[in-house]
Amino acid sequence: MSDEMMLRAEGLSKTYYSTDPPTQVLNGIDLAVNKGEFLTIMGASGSGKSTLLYSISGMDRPTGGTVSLEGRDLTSLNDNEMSKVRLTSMGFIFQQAYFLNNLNIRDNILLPALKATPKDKDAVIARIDALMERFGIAHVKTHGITQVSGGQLQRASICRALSAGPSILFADEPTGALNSSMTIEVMDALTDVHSEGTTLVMVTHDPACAARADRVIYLRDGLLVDSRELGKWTSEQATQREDDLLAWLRKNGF
Ligand SMILES: Nc1ncnc2c1ncn2[C@@H]1O[C@H](COP(=O)(O)OP(=O)(O)OP(=O)(O)O)[C@@H](O)[C@H]1O
Repeated sequence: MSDEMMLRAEGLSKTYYSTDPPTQVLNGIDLAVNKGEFLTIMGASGSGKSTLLYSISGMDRPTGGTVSLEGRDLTSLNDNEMSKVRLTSMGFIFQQAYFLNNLNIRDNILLPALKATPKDKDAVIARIDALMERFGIAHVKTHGITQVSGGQLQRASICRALSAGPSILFADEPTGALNSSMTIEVMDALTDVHSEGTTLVMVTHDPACAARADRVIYLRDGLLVDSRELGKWTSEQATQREDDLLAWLRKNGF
């Protein structure tokens, strides 16, 4: 991880005006994520974790404050410009894969990458095949999305998220729908991605997943109330890290 800034949010607020009365969810959040950092966002249900993730990744617009990615102000971009940044510089992983039923696993991964760099078809295909090999799903590339396990599907989501060579990955509860062995499978893949230098911001409820991060921040009622550095991940210290993190979470009333 370098000291160079990847993402910075200043005075970030978000109010949903679709409700009566309006729902104020983020109340002025300052956050900086370094290049190569793995940051996890935790907090009780409804504390604003997903809203924060969506607001810093341009999936949703904050109602106040600014967000910049590699020094570029995202909050001043129009919808087309923001879509382009999302497609070329950001990768997303959700609890559900959101793959198309009528395409096989490989074509589902290829689709957004070809959209991002349409002139580079051969290179894109070679990159996707290498990613599928790396994450152990090359043998299921022609399978339909209902013909693979949940862990394989999430590893395919990781391939899709990495397919356009993003600067930063955002993950919202990527293991939320998986059993414990698939959770380890997917967290091993994400830890691998991070160890190669990719910046990663992840929302999770699971302390074992959060313990893999360099840093955990804790939200309460839309405010960033605490932050804990965990340092470089080593699997040998996994239990100790998780215990320490659990003690910290309890202190925060998790
Ligand atoms: N589109 C929306 N319109 C109105 N209110 C919303 C909207 N999206 C989220 N909220 C409200 O904002 C608050 C925070 O939601 P958010 O999903 O960010 O929390 P969270 O911490 O990610 O919760 P969880 O852990 O349950 O996923 C909740 O009270 C939620 O009801």
